[in-house]
Amino acid sequence: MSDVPGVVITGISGRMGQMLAHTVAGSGKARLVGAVERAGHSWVGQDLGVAMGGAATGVIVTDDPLEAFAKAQAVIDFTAPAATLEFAKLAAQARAVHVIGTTGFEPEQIAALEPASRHSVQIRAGNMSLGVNLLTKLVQTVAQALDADWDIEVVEAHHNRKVDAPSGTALMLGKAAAEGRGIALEGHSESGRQGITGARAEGAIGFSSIRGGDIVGEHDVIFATAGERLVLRHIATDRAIFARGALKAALWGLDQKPGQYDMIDVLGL
Ligand SMILES: NC(=O)c1ccc[n+]([C@@H]2O[C@H](COP(=O)([O-])OP(=O)(O)OC[C@H]3O[C@@H](n4cnc5c(N)ncnc54)[C@H](O)[C@@H]3O)[C@@H](O)[C@H]2O)c1
Ligand SMILES: O=C(O)C1=N[C@H](C(=O)O)CCC1
Repeated sequence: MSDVPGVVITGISGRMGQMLAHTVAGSGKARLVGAVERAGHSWVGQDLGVAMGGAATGVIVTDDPLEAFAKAQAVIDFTAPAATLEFAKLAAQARAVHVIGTTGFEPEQIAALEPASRHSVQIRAGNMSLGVNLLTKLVQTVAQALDADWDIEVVEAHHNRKVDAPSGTALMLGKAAAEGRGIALEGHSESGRQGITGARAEGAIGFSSIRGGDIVGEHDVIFATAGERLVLRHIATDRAIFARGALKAALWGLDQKPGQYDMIDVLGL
């Protein structure tokens, strides 16, 4: 019996699911005890290693999340909003740490995650990388220092399979800018401009999304005023940065009380 914590990965066949499987296996800090995919997926019932094109691992991909979660200390979940809402309840039942990387939630879905966090540690962030979480701090500081005549625009670019916009990261950065400026992002954001939009509202935080090819994730926060412009940029070139952050969060969560946390808490920023 190994003394490192057992982790379950949901959405195992996905881009992040597979990256997480490699990250956990190579970490020496946790062991993979379960791998979950949606019912009907061709990987369900197969050995994970074989499904990923390698040697057998002894972990059989399942579509029964509760059975998998019951064997684990932590669940790492990069799937889709509806699935994550279900997994939150099951992680709470299993008293497992729930690391949520999923993005694209509606505000009411975010609110619906809270009851589960009374029984489990829930760590959610639209971006689990160290660089982006540091960037949110910089954005907040810069926004605080500048008056509302500095327009703030967040421009993000991702691969052509991404289904949500603006990205979770862009929303994190926009929220940090709003906090720095002392306003709520809700009611002060502009996105999807097209046609005769009228002039930009002073004090608004704008969002633009680019989708193409295999872009892992790029974010610019532009502060623009008459005569000058300041641009803060993060470029992700490898999904491993998100997986490493998620594993760090899972391990950190083992020592926390039930509740809702983010990567700023995990990283102590
Ligand atoms: N927070 C971060 O750092 C970060 C980083 C990368 C991606 N993401 C987010 O993670 C999510 C997944 O991204 P991806 O690129 O891996 O997507 P993907 O489409 O490659 O993978 C998602 C996987 O989830 C599976 N899934 C969906 N519903 C399920 C269910 N009910 N049960 C089990 N599995 C289910 C799908 O079958 C798929 O394999 C997205 O929301 C993305 O924005 C977040
Ligand atoms: O590939 C994705 O999808 C990503 N999603 C997160 C987001 O929405 O910001 C993080 C970057 C990659």
